[in-house]
Amino acid sequence: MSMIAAFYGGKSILITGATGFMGKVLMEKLFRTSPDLKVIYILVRTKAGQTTQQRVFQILNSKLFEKVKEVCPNVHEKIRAIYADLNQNDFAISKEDMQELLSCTNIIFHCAATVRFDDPLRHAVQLNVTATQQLLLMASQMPKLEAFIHISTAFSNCNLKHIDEVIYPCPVEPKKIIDSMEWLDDAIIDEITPKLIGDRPNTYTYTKALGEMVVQQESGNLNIAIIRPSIVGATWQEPFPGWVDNLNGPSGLIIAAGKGFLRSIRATPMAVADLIPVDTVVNLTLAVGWYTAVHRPKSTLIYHCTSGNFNPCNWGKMGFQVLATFEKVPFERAFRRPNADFTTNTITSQYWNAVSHRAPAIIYDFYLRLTGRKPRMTKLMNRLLRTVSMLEYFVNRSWEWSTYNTEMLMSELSPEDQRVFNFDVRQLNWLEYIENYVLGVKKYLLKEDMAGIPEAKQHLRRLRNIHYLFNTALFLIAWRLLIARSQMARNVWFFIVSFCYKFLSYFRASSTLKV
Ligand SMILES: CCCCCCCCCCCCCCCCCCCC(=O)SCCNC(=O)CCNC(=O)[C@H](O)C(C)(C)COP(=O)(O)OP(=O)(O)OC[C@H]1O[C@@H](n2cnc3c(N)ncnc32)[C@H](O)[C@@H]1OP(=O)(O)O
Ligand SMILES: NC(=O)C1=CN([C@@H]2O[C@H](COP(=O)(O)OP(=O)(O)OC[C@H]3O[C@@H](n4cnc5c(N)ncnc54)[C@H](OP(=O)(O)O)[C@@H]3O)[C@@H](O)[C@H]2O)C=CC1
Repeated sequence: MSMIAAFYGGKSILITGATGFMGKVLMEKLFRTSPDLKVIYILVRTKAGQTTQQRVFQILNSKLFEKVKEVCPNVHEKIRAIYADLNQNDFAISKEDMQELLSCTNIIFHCAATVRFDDPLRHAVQLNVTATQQLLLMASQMPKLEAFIHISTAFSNCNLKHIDEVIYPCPVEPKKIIDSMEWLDDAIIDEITPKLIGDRPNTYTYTKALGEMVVQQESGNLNIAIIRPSIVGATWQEPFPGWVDNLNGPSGLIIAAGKGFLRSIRATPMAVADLIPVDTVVNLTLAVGWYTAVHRPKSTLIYHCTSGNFNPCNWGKMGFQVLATFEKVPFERAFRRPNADFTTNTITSQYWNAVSHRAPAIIYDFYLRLTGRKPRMTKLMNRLLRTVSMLEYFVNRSWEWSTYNTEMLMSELSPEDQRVFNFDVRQLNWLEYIENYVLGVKKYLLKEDMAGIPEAKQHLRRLRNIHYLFNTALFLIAWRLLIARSQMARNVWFFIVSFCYKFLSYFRASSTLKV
């Protein structure tokens, strides 16, 4: 029997961000391995016209939770959705709900955040700093709380090459940042943002670092741990391989490449692609929750959940395997044949962006206009290129994260716990994982049926023929224009024609002689 699974039995667990990519997998794992847990409280806001109950119903009835229904048939009774909006200072939680949370919660997993790279600083601070501070205040009023697990990111200190399992101070105290957001107007905030984030690439990584400082400063007597995952990708093993439900990280770019929109990305092929499967992150998170509550370390421990130290992959290998998988399992209705490559400098990157991204989009929009349809490709391509420019920072660098605490934790687990809560990425086969990732993007993000593969391949063959015809026509037009303007070209052309004529005459003559 797993000690970790038994630990969560009978517990009341609060998860923020439970409707997110990681939060869903965390909930699923808890229900599947500890079906005798008492309750999981989740803070849920209304979104896209759905009530909190409708959102929870949709999650529990999704494919991700299929196995949970077998081991925990009464899962609906064990999940308690509480309306909350972390944009509000008191989370807009009702008094009754707050009273229940404060009096009953045993473990907190704080996953909620804004993960957008381009959020205005005010919004990122509200969600990634102020909300964390507010949750810590709530935690300090929970008499039964055994552990508070904060999910940060391995990139919170991406301005450093080597990152230890420590909290690095930011130049400006979080409290001063939080206070200034209350009276500065948006224009001033936008102006000072570059100075505040310094050599970090975006407001996301900066506010995650601030959030860690808040955890350190306002932890009081709380029993806290911080987990820093790197680039979280689709599931590796459980509940099944390849599950993913958002466009973040590599997922969106895999779609863009598979649909033929993305043809090049400025990346360093040998740079470490520090991906970490979401189920691996969740297994480590639950192990950390158990270890923090049972062993009560004297200080806040930080756990790096990364793969580069144990089983490194690189972007060249990932890109190669992604393209190889497209050959076997193409996406449907591709705009062009998938054929992407990494460029390693800005000039070639700008050239390919013009030739392979912007020009085809303009040509296609011209065709749409000619056929009386609304042009859309240029707008989509510009947004994709903006997304790519935001992600390029992470594919042109490598980092080293120390993993002493993660390795220590692994050594503390029994063999049964190492099996049930496996976060040992040394066992990960990257080629298999990446192939399953692409298949998962096709099945769970694009909702494409595997039965459509023959038609998708037929479509790609049509695109290939159109591509050849287009290139041939382009060559003939260019050659015709060249001949009209250049005597040299005409001489070459006549030489080729006369050579072909003589060869054919000789060939015909020799074949009649043989008869
Ligand atoms: C040579 C072979 C190539 C084959 C591909 C190989 C894969 C290479 C992978 C490289 C990926 C590297 C990823 C590194 C990320 C590390 C980050 C650190 C990890 C973390 O701690 S948190 C990670 C989570 N955060 C993110 O991933 C970023 C989240 N996204 C954003 O911040 C915003 O989307 C962004 C990037 C600022 C763009 O904002 P905006 O312009 O407003 O666009 P939208 O978000 O509204 O989306 C517009 C449009 O694009 C689609 N979309 C969204 N995200 C992506 C994406 N990552 N890739 C592609 N497309 C994306 C979205 O659906 C929208 O479409 P609509 O139709 O809805 O308009
Ligand atoms: N994805 C990755 O590659 C990595 C993620 N992380 C960290 O892991 C954690 C989870 O990330 P991930 O699951 O990918 O992120 P998602 O964007 O998928 O989920 C974010 C969660 O936060 C919730 N949330 C956001 N704003 C609010 C709000 N105003 N009120 C209530 N809830 C809100 C979202 O709720 P809603 O559904 O209502 O929007 C959602 O449940 C984050 O802390 C992130 O920094 C760390 C490293 C890598």
